[in-house]
Amino acid sequence: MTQLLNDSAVEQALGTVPEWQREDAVIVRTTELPSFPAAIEVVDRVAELAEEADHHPDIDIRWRTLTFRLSTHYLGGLTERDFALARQIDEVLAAR
Ligand SMILES: C[C@H](O)[C@H](O)[C@H]1CNC2=NC(N)=NC(=O)C2=N1
Repeated sequence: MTQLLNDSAVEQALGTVPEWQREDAVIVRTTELPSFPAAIEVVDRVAELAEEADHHPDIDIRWRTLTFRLSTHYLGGLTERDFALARQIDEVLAAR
């Protein structure tokens, strides 16, 4: 069962995703790709992973810069689902 993480659990989980920052009930990562098509390819792959996980990031696309925001909306805070998808997004970006 998905449960909200307390602050100490969030801090511990943040250690597994060093590229991400916490903003209250959200974790955020911004990254720049070499081109707009490259950015869209990343978004497309993340969309597949999000569908598989039934957990979806908010994605801001500005030319080559992507910003991913993760929070568990139905609980109004951070859960392991957010960090699991964040790790998958990190893998997509690292594989480029
Ligand atoms: C019905 C479906 O499982 C829910 O609406 C899912 C969809 N994707 C989701 N994504 C995120 N980030 N938070 C949610 O609470 C959520 N809920």
